[in-house]
Amino acid sequence: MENNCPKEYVHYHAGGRPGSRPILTGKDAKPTFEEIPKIDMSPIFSESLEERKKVAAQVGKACKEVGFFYAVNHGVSEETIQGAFRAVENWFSQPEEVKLETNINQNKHFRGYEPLLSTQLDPNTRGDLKEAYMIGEDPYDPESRCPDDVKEKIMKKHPDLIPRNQWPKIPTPANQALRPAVYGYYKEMVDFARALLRTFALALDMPENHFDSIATFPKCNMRSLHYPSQEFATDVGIGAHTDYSCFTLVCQSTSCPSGLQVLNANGIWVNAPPVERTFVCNVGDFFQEATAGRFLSTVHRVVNKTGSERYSIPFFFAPNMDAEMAVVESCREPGKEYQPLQVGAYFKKRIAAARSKHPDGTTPEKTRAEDDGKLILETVKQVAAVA
Ligand SMILES: O=C(O)CCC(=O)C(=O)O
Ligand SMILES: [Fe+2]
Repeated sequence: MENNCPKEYVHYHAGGRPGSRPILTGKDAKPTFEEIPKIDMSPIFSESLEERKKVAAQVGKACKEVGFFYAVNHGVSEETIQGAFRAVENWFSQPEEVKLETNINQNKHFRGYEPLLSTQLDPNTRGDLKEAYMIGEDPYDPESRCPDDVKEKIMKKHPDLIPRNQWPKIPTPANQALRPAVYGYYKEMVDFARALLRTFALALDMPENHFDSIATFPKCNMRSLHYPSQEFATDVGIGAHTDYSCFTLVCQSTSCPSGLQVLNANGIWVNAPPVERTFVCNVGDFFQEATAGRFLSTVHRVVNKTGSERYSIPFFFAPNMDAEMAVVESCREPGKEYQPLQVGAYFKKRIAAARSKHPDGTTPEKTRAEDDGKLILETVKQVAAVA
């Protein structure tokens, strides 16, 4: 009798938990994607609702079938993007002790510098071969453009939840160039992401402004990343994972020919190389939950065996910290009950599960996290830094 058991599996972390997928080939292979679709986004800025709906239909199809697409003609200025990459590359080239002024472990909300190998998504590796610098929404930074009423509300109601960025203060030229360049890019990304949120609403057959009220001061994390070329066969830039935010927009520097890979249903890694003047957009776990699984949060990883240094800037978007988001009506099954998602509580739980080292300096043996009512125990260095 023929043995149909697949021999090989791909291992990953999805939704904060370890998982695996069999590699299916030949007659066992299922229909699945083999490339990442490219979508011309320029119609999202069109005056015509019909045009906006057409592009939303393409976005909806990609989110349902792949969970990833390239956003072409996104409208974010090339000059701003190149300025951000230049500043980030110069900043990473500084000595470690200069970068460690903003050590991520001294910040409650994990903003700042994360050294090489300090996270480990794949336990079979020596750690993720990348270093990172993270910023996000900070109502005290004027560049963050926090509306006055929101600022007053969050300062009164949630003072302990207010995230603060860590900007370098040592007056090196690279330190001084970082903030204006990175914030210039961040601001344009917030605007594009808000426009995209309206496209997602249309893609889900909801009114275009459906999500507007929960994105007045969205929770955004932007992580500048540097991946040296891998030295060992077992190295990985960032191990296989899903993102936990609503959606991610990744800008990849074209200086490195490849790196990002997306896992299809047959356990095959599909390349998502840099394509000039595009972002790679992917659905995160939060959006997958909010759409009751209609939109897919797809596993991906970064492998850099090119011999070149790789740089990328993922921008992770989520609704306001104090928002509550009901499961989108058009995605619900009749008669089934759905709990609304509390943005603040959701992220607190995911960040707690994902971080091995707490800002108070302790490194617990195990990190415990409540997930969907089940207590999961995860070995500390296993799950990491994915926003
Ligand atoms: O560097 C990239 O292209 C993607 C990084 C990524 O997947 C992440 O930071 O979650
Ligand atoms: Fe990711």
